[in-house]
Amino acid sequence: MDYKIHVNKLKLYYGDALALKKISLGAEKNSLLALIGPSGCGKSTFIKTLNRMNDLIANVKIEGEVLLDGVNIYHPDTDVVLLRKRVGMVFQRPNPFPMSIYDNIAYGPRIHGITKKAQLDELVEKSLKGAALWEEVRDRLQSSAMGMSGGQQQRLCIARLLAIEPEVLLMDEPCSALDPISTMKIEELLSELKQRYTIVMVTHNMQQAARVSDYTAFFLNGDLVEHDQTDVIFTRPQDKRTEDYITGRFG
Ligand SMILES: Nc1ncnc2c1ncn2[C@@H]1O[C@H](COP(=O)(O)OP(=O)(O)OP(=O)(O)O)[C@@H](O)[C@H]1O
Repeated sequence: MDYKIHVNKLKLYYGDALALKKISLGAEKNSLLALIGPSGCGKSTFIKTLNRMNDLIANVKIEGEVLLDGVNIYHPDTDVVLLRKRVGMVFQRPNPFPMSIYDNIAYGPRIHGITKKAQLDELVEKSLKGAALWEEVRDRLQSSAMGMSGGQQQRLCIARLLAIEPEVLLMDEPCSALDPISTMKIEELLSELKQRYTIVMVTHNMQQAARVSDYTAFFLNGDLVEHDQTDVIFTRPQDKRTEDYITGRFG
């Protein structure tokens, strides 16, 4: 299989508590992998290991490997800033910067040294189109992002990520703060984006996992119970615990 990300025997401790128990899991290139499981099973912890967001937490110890294109991101020589450019993240709640729509998108490219207006204009348009937001905001690029709806703000955050030309998109419950229509728009967007990016997404919504993902991984108590094509997980899971979870018998 052509894995963009390959996690190999990954363990993560918060102090003495083992939160991820030797997880091995791959994310195929240009596909969407959904992470499901009950609250506290380690989904957020896992997704954050994929661009080393846990490095920011004291007392975290990590063993094992996370290979991005075959190279371990936990190698001491890793440039973490570059890693987070290649593997970007969208959070549960949209978190636009308190500045204009335009400046939200141009922020990352400017940091990475792009200053020419024509080049920035082009990137802003391309990113907003990529996040299916261009038509809604093209006439008010200089307005504050804080005046947008929650769903628009979340697509803005996705556009902001696309502007720095990542390879992998990590999404931690990107629709949990959104209404059903905004959720539908994000799901449509994800279906498009996964043609070009590798996406790993945490979701509590099993219908959502079934609708948009190609692969699903079921976590329980820090363990990976089962990982397979989404239709297999939802129609003929191999493990009784997966079946119990997806049929709502626990969790
Ligand atoms: N910063 C932290 N320090 C100590 N323990 C933590 C920390 N973050 C998470 N944990 C613990 O690690 C375990 C996994 O938590 P995590 O947030 O990854 O689960 P989750 O599956 O994403 O849950 P939810 O669906 O509720 O967001 C939990 O027992 C949690 O209490």
